[in-house]
Amino acid sequence: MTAHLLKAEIHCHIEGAAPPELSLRQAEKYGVDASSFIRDGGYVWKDFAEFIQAYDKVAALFRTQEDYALLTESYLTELAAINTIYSEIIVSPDHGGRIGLGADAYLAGITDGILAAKEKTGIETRIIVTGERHFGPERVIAAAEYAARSHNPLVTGFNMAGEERMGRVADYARAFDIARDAGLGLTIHAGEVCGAFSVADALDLVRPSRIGHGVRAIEDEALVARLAETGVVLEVCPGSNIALSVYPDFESHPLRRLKEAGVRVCISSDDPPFFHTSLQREYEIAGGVFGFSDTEINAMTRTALEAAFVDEETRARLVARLNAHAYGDASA
Ligand SMILES: Nc1ncnc2[nH]cnc12
Ligand SMILES: [Zn+2]
Repeated sequence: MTAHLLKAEIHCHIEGAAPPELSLRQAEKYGVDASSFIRDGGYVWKDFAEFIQAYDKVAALFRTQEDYALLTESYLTELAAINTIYSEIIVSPDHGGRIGLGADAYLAGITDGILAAKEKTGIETRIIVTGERHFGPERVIAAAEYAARSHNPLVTGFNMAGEERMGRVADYARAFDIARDAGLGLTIHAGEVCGAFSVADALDLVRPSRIGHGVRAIEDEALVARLAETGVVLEVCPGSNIALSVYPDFESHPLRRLKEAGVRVCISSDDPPFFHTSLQREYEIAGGVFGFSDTEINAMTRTALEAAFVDEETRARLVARLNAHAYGDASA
C-alpha cells in the first residue's frame, strides 16, 4: 500500500490528464463527434501513432481559458487527494494555438487552474512548455521562443514530446539552445519509441538534466553507465510504457535494472486516463509489481524533487516535507 506516501510527479501532459467523461462533455459542448477516439467511456487508439492522433483530438476539445482552468484544477485536486505535494505539468502552446485560443489564453487558463488548486490544497506546481516533435522543428523552436519570453514565473522548463520517430534530435537542438539561454530547465522525450541512440543524441545535443522515459537506454550498457555517472534523471512512466507496448509486461520493464545500475529514476503517469492509470496506480505498481520498499519509493520521490525545475528555497521546503513524512525527522 502506497496511499500514505507523499508523492511527486514531474511528467504529466495536461491534455493527457483529461478524464474521458470530461472530454465527452467538452465534445457535446462544442458539437464535436468524438466517437472515433472516445468509446465506451475510454480513449481509443491502437499504437503509438494513433495515440498521438487521439491526444491531439482530445486537446482540440478544450477551447477556452476556462476549459483549461477546469481541466488543470481538477487534475491537481485529484493529485493532492493522493498526497502529491509537487507536480510539473507539460503544456504545449501549439495546442492552444491550433484551436484558435492562442498560447497566452491557453497558458493563462492553466495558470488559473494551478493557482486555484494551490489555494485549495497547497499543491505546488510548475509548468514545462513543450514543443511537439511531429509539428516540425519550426514549431518546436517557436515553442521554445514562447517559453523563453514568458514572464509567467510558473514556467520553469522546456521539453519536446510527440512522435519520436520524426527527424533526429539535431533538427530540434536549436530550440533547446534558446530554452537553455533563457535559464529554463531542460528535459526531452527520448528512448521511448526509439532505442538507445535517441537517448545518446539527447545527451549529446540537448544536455538535459532529465529525460522523459529514457528507458530504452537499457539497450546500451555504456549508455546506462553514462546516465549513472552524469546523474541525468529518467522520468519513468511504467504504465504508459506497457500501454504503448514499449514493453510487453512489467516483468520485462527495465525500471529496476536501471535503478540498480545507479541511474537516477523517478515515477510519473504521463497521460493517465489514456493508459488506464493514475499516479496512485504507478506508485502501487512500484511497490506491488516492481517490489520496491517504501524507503526505495521515497528515494524516487526525493529524486523527482531534487530534479524538479523549481527555485532552491521551494526545493528545500518540499524535500524537508518529504523527509519529515518519511522519517519523522522533526528537524526537517
Ligand atoms: N508518451 C508520450 N510520448 C510522446 N509524446 C507524448 N505526448 C503525450 N504523451 C506522450
Ligand atoms: Zn510524456
